Amino acid sequence: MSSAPSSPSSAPVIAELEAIVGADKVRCDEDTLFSHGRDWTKAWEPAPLAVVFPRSAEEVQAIVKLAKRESLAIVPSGGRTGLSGGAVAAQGELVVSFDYMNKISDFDPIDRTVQCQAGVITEQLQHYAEEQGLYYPVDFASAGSSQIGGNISTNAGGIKVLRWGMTRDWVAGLKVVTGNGDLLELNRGLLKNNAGYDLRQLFIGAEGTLGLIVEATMQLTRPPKNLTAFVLGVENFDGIMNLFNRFQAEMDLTAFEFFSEQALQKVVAHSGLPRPFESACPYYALLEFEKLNDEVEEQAMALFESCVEEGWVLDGVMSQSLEQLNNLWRLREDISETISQWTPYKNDISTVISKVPGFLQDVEELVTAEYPSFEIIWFGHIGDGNLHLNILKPDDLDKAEFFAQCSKVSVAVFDIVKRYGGSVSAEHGVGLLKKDYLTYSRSAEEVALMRQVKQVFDPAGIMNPGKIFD
Ligand SMILES: O=C(O)CC[C@@H](O)C(=O)O
Ligand SMILES: [Zn+2]
Repeated sequence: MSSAPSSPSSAPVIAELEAIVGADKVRCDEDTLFSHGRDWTKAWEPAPLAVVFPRSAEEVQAIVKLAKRESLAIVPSGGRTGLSGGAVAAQGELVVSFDYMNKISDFDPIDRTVQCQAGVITEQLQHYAEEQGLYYPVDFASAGSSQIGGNISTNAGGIKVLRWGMTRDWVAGLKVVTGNGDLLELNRGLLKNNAGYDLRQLFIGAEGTLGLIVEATMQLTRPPKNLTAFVLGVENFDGIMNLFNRFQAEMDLTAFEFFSEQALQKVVAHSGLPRPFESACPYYALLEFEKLNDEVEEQAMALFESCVEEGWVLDGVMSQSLEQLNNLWRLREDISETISQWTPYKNDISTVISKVPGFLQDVEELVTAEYPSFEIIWFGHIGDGNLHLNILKPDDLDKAEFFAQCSKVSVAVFDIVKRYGGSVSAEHGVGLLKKDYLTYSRSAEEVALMRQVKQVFDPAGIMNPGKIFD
């Protein structure tokens, strides 16, 4: 463990921070610096100057103004569940944590909107929506720890994007503090607002590089009815895509995910969950839909049978209860946490759905040839064209050497991504992990414009510097 305890020269800044938020809301102890100086990527050693815990937008403004005056870099910190190093503070930065800004207020049943401070936990919002008879649809395995501010800053996706979209689609308004310390109120919950540029959108997915999100107006919707899932065993990637096209043409799916037998074996061993059915298949698809009535169920069964007849599906199971539904989902959702013990090298790549079959084939051929001795775990949101390709570190290989070898192959993977007009980061953001590869997905002109946008909102360059681009 390494940390950068505050030096005598930083003492006046710490004292000023204490004057803003109170002495108990500024921490320089090793444990807090370590826990709040990084996210779920474990590749960087955290070394922040201090961690500050504001309780209001005004306190955040005062912190930013102080940081600007002192040319002190700020790293925003939410639930720290990110996978691209967006919340890593490894260079003596000031970490601004939203742990104490976690209030939900001002629910409006007519607009179906609710105000959330940036530190509201995703699950807290989901439960709040349920209590109002409504639904917050953005969901992922880290919903118990991730915070709304972080979700918005990374435009988090998850397992229901196919039907309900990404976090961006649920942000009706934002309060942000820019790199100048100004508080902006963007869009104010309006459904229609064409009065000029929609600056709100710039802050969504900006990974804290333009300013700090302090509050959001989140849109809620009607809850889905009787969600039901199939897990279907499939021979190969072509089978998965045929299955997807057949179901998607006839039904409104709420999710379409996939994972490999290797992923399943690891989750089953780790969790003790039962396998979905006895036979082992190379891949599995998880399809979810609203079983609104018997007719929908019959339609789903008929589609399943037609896919078996086509030879696309080898075996399958349909959930008959909420408990079964949750257990089937865990087979997919527990993968990331389960494989984290192997220090995986992560890829989060995408292309448009129509190009997925060729894309998959090219990526698979490449990684099978390039990683002959590494274990490859395939899973992801295949219905969104988004694949998570995780390469597991062999126990006897040094971490740095492993990452160096994977980085070399990544360049070839990203060449394929570029050829398919895809993204090097479909949903995890760029952070520190993917910034060297940004140009595989974005043109030089686009990156130049991004830099200019940053300059406008953050002229002193203090907002999460070094993330997305240098
Ligand atoms: O760990 C990963 O590679 C993906 C994590 C997450 O986005 C998921 O879909 O489970
Ligand atoms: Zn994912």
